[in-house]
Amino acid sequence: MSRIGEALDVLTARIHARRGDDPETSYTAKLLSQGREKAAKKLGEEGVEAAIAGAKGDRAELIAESADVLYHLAVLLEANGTSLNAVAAELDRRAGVSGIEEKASRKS
Ligand SMILES: N=c1c2ncn([C@@H]3O[C@H](COP(=O)(O)OP(=O)(O)OP(=O)(O)O)[C@@H](O)[C@H]3O)c2ncn1[C@@H]1O[C@H](COP(=O)(O)O)[C@@H](O)[C@H]1O
Repeated sequence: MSRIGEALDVLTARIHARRGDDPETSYTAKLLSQGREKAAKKLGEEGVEAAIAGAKGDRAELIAESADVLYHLAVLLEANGTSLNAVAAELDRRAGVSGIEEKASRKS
């Protein structure tokens, strides 16, 4: 498996395992206990921070903020009863079509 695949696999399993754990000892358990709106808000905030870092050209900050985005995205997916595995399947599907075809399929 690729380096990113392995990292996201470990992250996904860890987040899923934290569901129902003590919110005092696990940030993930705390976030999941607060519901999907809170997880969505955090993802939005981290996304903006990553965008600002990228726009500034601050590579180190962009990498750190990107890790936060992926983590909070994985938590939001878990809060919605799904995971990055479903996103991987969608990316695999899109790999078989061009960007132009993908855009056209969304309009129809
Ligand atoms: N990748 C992450 C990760 N990235 C960011 N964060 C946390 O996300 C939080 C974001 O920081 P903020 O200052 O925005 O949030 P905050 O003010 O603490 O919290 P809010 O009150 O806003 O909710 C920080 O507390 C970070 O520690 C993460 N927490 C956990 N993980 C992964 O999840 C695993 C399980 O973590 P726990 O659930 O804490 O055991 C860890 O081993 C990591 O692999």
